[in-house]
Amino acid sequence: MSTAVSAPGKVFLAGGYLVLDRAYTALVFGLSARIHILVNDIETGSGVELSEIVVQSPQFRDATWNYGYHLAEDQGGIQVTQLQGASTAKLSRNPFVETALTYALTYISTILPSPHIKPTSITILADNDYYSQPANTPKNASHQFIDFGVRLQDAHKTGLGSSAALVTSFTGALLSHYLPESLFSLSSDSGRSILHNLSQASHCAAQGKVGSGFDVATAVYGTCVYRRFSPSILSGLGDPGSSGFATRVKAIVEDTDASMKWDTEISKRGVTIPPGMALVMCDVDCGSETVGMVKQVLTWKKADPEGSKKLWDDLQGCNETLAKKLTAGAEIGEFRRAFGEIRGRIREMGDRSGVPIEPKEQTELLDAVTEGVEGVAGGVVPGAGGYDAIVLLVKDDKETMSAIEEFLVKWSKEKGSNVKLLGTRGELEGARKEDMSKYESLVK
Ligand SMILES: Nc1ncnc2c1ncn2[C@@H]1O[C@H](COP(=O)(O)OP(=O)(O)OP(=O)(O)O)[C@@H](O)[C@H]1O
Ligand SMILES: C[C@@](O)(CCOP(=O)(O)O)CC(=O)O
Repeated sequence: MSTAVSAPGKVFLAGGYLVLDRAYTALVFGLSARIHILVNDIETGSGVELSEIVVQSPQFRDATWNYGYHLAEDQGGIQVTQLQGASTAKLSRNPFVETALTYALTYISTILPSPHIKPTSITILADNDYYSQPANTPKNASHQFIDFGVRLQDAHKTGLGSSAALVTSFTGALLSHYLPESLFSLSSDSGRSILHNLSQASHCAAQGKVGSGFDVATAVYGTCVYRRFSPSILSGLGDPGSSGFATRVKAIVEDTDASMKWDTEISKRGVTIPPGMALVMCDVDCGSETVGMVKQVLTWKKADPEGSKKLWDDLQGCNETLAKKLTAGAEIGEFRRAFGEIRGRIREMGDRSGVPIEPKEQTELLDAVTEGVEGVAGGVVPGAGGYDAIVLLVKDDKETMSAIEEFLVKWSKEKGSNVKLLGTRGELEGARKEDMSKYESLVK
């Protein structure tokens, strides 16, 4: 038996920082760049009992992780131990895979008796756009999953939220593989809610902090207006293996604890990509320290509660205006104005907090591409901002795309920078089951 599930990466169009506070919402978009997970049963000879799950990420070197698993006593859930496997290389850990595996098997074990957790082999395939491609990649390499030829930790990420897409698709694939469709289906509301709650729990555990969760929500639901959950929901889970861990995971995932109800709000109808338009991203290939930026913005917010509230309320209003224009449709000029209003306030937040959210270089680039290319309806520096990327709303036609590419080549030459249009596009759909046959030529 085999199962394939994919989940999208994200681009955070509006509401960065504000989303940390439940008083505000964010406009988050799913991307065509997905992470795909394939799960295959491992056939064992009769009488052979194997409790092993092998995970590999074949686009990278030294990227096979072998795990043994067993049921811990006292409702402690499934505990996972990394094994040496066939390779003699030093064990490299993958905390996101290990945690997602532990949490998903723990939840599954509360539904299926553990002897039914059969050994499997799991393959991770990431769309090429998650990483800056090696310089020697032929321009016309149309292969969806290229071999990056380096170890994961040496690959240069483009910031599309690989860990959230990975944890979500991995969790969705395990649930779909091990549970009967009557108990878990990715296409039902209850299935998506189970996937969301479980993936948020394991992603936070792997990250070692409870973030806003916008990236996992986007991986599950795709493009939406997002209001975060109260962090306290995930604060009492405890460690895998600890007494009662499985019972607590089940209650969180199925949302049965009346004193700890999930309060995430997802509105799929509140935002969209207008017909005839596309959301595209440019990789600026520089990199910013997001964690430090978030800390500093929050320090400013605390030091100036009144001023920051006024600015955030204004910004929320501008973000809502943009969402309305996206759903109702608008002229290019109206979009340009809406983006302009947002960007002005973002720069003000940057000035007041001393954080380069929309740095001077990005202001110049965004202004120049909006003024210089007719089909560009505006753009922003996504998420936490900084130097990594920009996102643009553009007319979805060949002339506009070629004009943007030409513009970026000229810009990069003039500025001595390296700004490139990524192949990925905004997309509406979230996690989904895939047809296994489309990977057949790729998996041995
Ligand atoms: N293709 C992959 N194969 C295996 N593990 C992966 C893969 N992609 C991501 N991961 C896991 O996710 C981790 C990267 O997560 P991290 O949070 O640092 O980045 P990210 O989610 O891509 O960040 P950003 O939000 O900036 O895009 C890797 O160290 C690895 O554990
Ligand atoms: C600044 C923040 O609101 C968004 C960070 O977005 P990104 O990881 O830069 O896409 C922080 C968060 O929500 O985790």
